[in-house]
Amino acid sequence: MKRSDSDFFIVIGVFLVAYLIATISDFNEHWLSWASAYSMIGLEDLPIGLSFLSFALGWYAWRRLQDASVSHQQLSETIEKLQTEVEERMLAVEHAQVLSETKNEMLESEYLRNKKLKQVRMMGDALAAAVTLTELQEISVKYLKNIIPDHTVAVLFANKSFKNWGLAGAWGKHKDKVYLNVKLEECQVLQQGKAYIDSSNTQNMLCSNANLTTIKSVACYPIASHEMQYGVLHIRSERLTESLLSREEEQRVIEVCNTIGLHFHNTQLRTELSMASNRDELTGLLNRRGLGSTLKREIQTSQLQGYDVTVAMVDIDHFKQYNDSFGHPEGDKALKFVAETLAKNIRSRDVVARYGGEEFILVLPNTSKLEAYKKLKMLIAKVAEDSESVPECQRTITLSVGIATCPGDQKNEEALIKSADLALYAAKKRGRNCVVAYKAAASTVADPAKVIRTQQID
Ligand SMILES: Nc1nc2c(ncn2[C@@H]2O[C@H](COP(=O)(O)OP(=O)(O)OP(=O)(O)O)[C@@H](O)[C@H]2O)c(=O)[nH]1
Repeated sequence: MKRSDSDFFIVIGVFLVAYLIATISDFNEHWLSWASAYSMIGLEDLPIGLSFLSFALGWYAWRRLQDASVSHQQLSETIEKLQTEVEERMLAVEHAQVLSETKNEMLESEYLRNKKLKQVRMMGDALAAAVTLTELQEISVKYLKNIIPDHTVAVLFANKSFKNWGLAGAWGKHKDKVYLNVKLEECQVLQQGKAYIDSSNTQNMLCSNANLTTIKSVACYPIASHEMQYGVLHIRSERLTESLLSREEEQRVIEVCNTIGLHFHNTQLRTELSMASNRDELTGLLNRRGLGSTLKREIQTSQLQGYDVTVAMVDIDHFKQYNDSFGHPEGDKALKFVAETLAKNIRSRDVVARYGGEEFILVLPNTSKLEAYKKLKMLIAKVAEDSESVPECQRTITLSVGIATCPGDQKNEEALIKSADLALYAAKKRGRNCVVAYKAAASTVADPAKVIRTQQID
């Protein structure tokens, strides 16, 4: 209803109420008596005038009151509106804050995620460049530390025989409580070749790394490839938690472990291949190819350290006759016997190689010519003596040996071997079963054996 309409009804209502009151209270009578009283003093119109005035004043007051109530209402509405607006704005600010915090959190987690992905890529490159299994272990530990920095983690790798998995690195709050070794029989990951995640029952586990009273949750992942278990990644927590890693983190860890496993597999294959190509099949000793790099390295080291390295060329005497008499298989057995006897009776840093046929080479670092001479005489005697009693040998086996020393006789590996060969030739000429040392002058004369013979050390 419009305001003018309500005013109209209010006026009519007031009039009716006034009329009713006037009727009930005999107002007419009073009015007539007031009118006659005032007419006596010449103011007969005053009551009616006053009535109109009071009515007008009443009307005016009523209107003001109404106006005031309307303004009050409008003011309340405006205040309410403003309050709503303020509340809405505050909500908007709060929302914006939450959004900005979420955005910051997202940016931070995105930054960390990218950082970890970068580490994964860098680890892949470093692993690809590694040559040995030891290098692979070191690289894996270094990068895994950056990829899983927020937990207690231990990385264990297999030893050569794949019987023990030893600790290669550990980090995090409880790293000191990690056991150094894990055996196949106590590790479900190694046995089954798949991840093991436990957040409740670790105290009943076989693994000594997990059944500590303080450990409540573990997550272990295999580092494997082609069914070979190269290592275990062990993550632990003192908290009982559904999952130590988020789904994304776990996926990343599994991929990283697979990558490390693959590199271990490739490197192991490479090592085996290179070992095979450097080894003599019959005796298991280094072959001529394997000897080349070893001798070169030993000569370089001896030059740096300033000591002698002596090379001995060893040849079985009358081996053709041995083969002819007892057959090639028996000849093989005798070759193996000589190889084993030589290998067993030298120092760990000495090297013995099969140079070809019935010829062997010994590399003796930090050994003078005289020391080598004595050593080789002892070896000849040992082979001869043992060959008389072992079933692998059909008769006494004697050896002839030529020795040459670096840097006294020669300074590079080829020349050194050639000199030892010349000395061996002299030993054969001398009647076999003996050691002859090379003398520099021998290589320049027609019959070096004659010169060398005069230089033999007896
Ligand atoms: N059973 C066997 N014999 C081999 C092997 N490699 C080389 N031989 C033999 O070794 C013999 C070497 O003979 P020679 O070079 O004539 O020398 P030798 O008979 O030992 O005579 P000297 O060296 O002068 O004492 C040959 O009969 C080869 O067949 C091998 O792997 N197994």
